[in-house]
Amino acid sequence: MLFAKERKRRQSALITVNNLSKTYRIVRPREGRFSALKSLVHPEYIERRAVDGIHFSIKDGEIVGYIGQNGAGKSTTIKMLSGILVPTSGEVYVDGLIPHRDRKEHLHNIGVVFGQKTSLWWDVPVIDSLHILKKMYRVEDERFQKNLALFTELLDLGNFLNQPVRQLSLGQRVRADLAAALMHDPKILFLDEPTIGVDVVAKERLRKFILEINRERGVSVLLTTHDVVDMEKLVNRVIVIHGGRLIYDGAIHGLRERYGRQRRMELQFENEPPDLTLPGVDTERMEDGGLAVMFDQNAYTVDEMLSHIRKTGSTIRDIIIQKADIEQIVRDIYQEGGRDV
Ligand SMILES: Nc1ncnc2c1ncn2[C@@H]1O[C@H](COP(=O)(O)OP(=O)(O)OP(=O)(O)O)[C@@H](O)[C@H]1O
Repeated sequence: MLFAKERKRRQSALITVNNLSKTYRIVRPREGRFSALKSLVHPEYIERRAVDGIHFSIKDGEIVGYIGQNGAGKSTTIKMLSGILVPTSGEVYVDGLIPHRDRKEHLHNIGVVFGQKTSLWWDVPVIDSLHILKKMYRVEDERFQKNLALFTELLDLGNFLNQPVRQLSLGQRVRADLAAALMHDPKILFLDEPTIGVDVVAKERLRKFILEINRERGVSVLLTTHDVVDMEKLVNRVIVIHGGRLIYDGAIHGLRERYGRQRRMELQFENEPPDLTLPGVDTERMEDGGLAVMFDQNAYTVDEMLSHIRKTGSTIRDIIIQKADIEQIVRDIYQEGGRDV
């Protein structure tokens, strides 16, 4: 009875993360002569908190972007969610299971792709790797053939199914990895930088595939990426992590509202563009002779900015006002480490 209740609590969302932390113990680097030898003989340890008390939950069928700059703690989180790493403290449940403890059952629920590292056998033709996985996951023949046909078509694997992984281009390798990760029909896909280093055409194919798998099969996706186009095209919701702490969890458009306060106004003048010196305002002469004015919308309204410009005696001929795009916003968050959170 208690167990059923507990299981229900854990399954209230597909993924539940409560106050999750991971601290690595690393050897303290030393300086000076024979430092490497000293560290080897008498290692001194320091602790590095890679993930620091994060909370979030993910519902069935969601595609969520998990973003943060290098070293923010994204891969460490994914590794805890996939059961590769044991958390230092806190709770993590994926479909009611504790990933590192219920590993066997959990592995049937998830597919994992690390963009920078293949999980396929290096010297073995792709198709043989897929057959090995079929055996490991006990995928029935019919299911396997159906999936193979579908993934071969959607990911265009036909040309290189018989080639060993070491001979594949990066884009081909990631496509093969995606097929491998989905062969056993997992409910959840963890993608760690799946499009990194992949050319534009291959990226587009990967994105289409991820969307299709989500829509047609209801696979939930947690995706880490530095690619702004991935974010705009794939996810509605983003979780931002900085220094191991969660600094934003919400809709992409909310990210724009909270952080995207920067406005860029591009102006053309009848006469010479004015010299504008206002606190917190940047200006830039454009190649076409116009003036770009950048300001925080909380500091100046567009109206106020225009009246400042008119006071200089210049006559405005044309004007374009731009909002910050996601790329700018992410850059700002990374630079400032988040605010108001
Ligand atoms: N095995 C490890 N041992 C010690 N420290 C580690 C280990 N793995 C990661 N770290 C440290 O933990 C912090 C978080 O690393 P993590 O790889 O999770 O970041 P990330 O957000 O995935 O970064 P990236 O975008 O560069 O992949 C970093 O300071 C990193 O140096």
